[in-house]
Amino acid sequence: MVDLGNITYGVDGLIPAVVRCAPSGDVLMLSHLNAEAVEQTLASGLLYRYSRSRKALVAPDADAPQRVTEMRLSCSGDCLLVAVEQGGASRNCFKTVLFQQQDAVAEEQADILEQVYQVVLQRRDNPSQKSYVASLFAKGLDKILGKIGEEATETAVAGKGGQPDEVVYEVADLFFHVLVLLGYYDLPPERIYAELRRRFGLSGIEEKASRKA
Ligand SMILES: N=c1c2ncn([C@@H]3O[C@H](COP(=O)(O)OP(=O)(O)OP(=O)(O)O)[C@@H](O)[C@H]3O)c2ncn1[C@@H]1O[C@H](COP(=O)(O)O)[C@@H](O)[C@H]1O
Repeated sequence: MVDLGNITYGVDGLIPAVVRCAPSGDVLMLSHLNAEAVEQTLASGLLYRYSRSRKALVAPDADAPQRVTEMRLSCSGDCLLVAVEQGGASRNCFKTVLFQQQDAVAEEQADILEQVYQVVLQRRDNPSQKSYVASLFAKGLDKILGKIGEEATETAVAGKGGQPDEVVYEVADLFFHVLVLLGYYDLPPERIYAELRRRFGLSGIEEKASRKA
């Protein structure tokens, strides 16, 4: 779950933990754990935390322990993400929810890239005279790359222009042509999402420095 050696505790000896309900994904609370709480949690599979007001370790509630199904450490090592299931009588019934699960909304918004990508593949594999995408594939890779360069330049010009709507329009053009390039190489958007997730929390300056080492 978590490599203890990679945890960076704050000056107060604590690490913040975002606690989510495993079944629903809802964010339940922001907890803090000290080293003992982390160790007890990993050893027992039940969530131990540290109370900053009481300045003491808080053991799981015997009647309603929170069973940890997943515990992840941010790339920077200074934040935990903990997924829990409610045990005991009030199983899966939490009293407080900080944030309702927003993933469904996020997925719906992100999904348009996947949807356009699927149309791109369809046009690539079933070309028609009426299809702009098919016309790009017919002209070949250099044409697709040229459009990306063109749209990137237009995005930069829009960025300079001070008109947010123009930026949106040009970035949409750029994203679309990038999707055509991804289609050329059979690379679904998920491959890009995965790479961004891999980099998430990794400082760009640190990452660059590590390349030289
Ligand atoms: N999202 C887009 C999209 N965004 C921009 N464009 C087109 O990209 C082109 C870029 O604009 P330009 O002014 O640079 O075009 P242009 O000067 O005609 O281009 P070139 O002559 O330089 O190649 C325009 O023709 C836009 O209509 C798009 N074309 C298609 N899509 C999506 O792709 C799907 C399939 O499209 P078709 O293949 O045309 O059916 C559509 O349903 C949409 O979802």
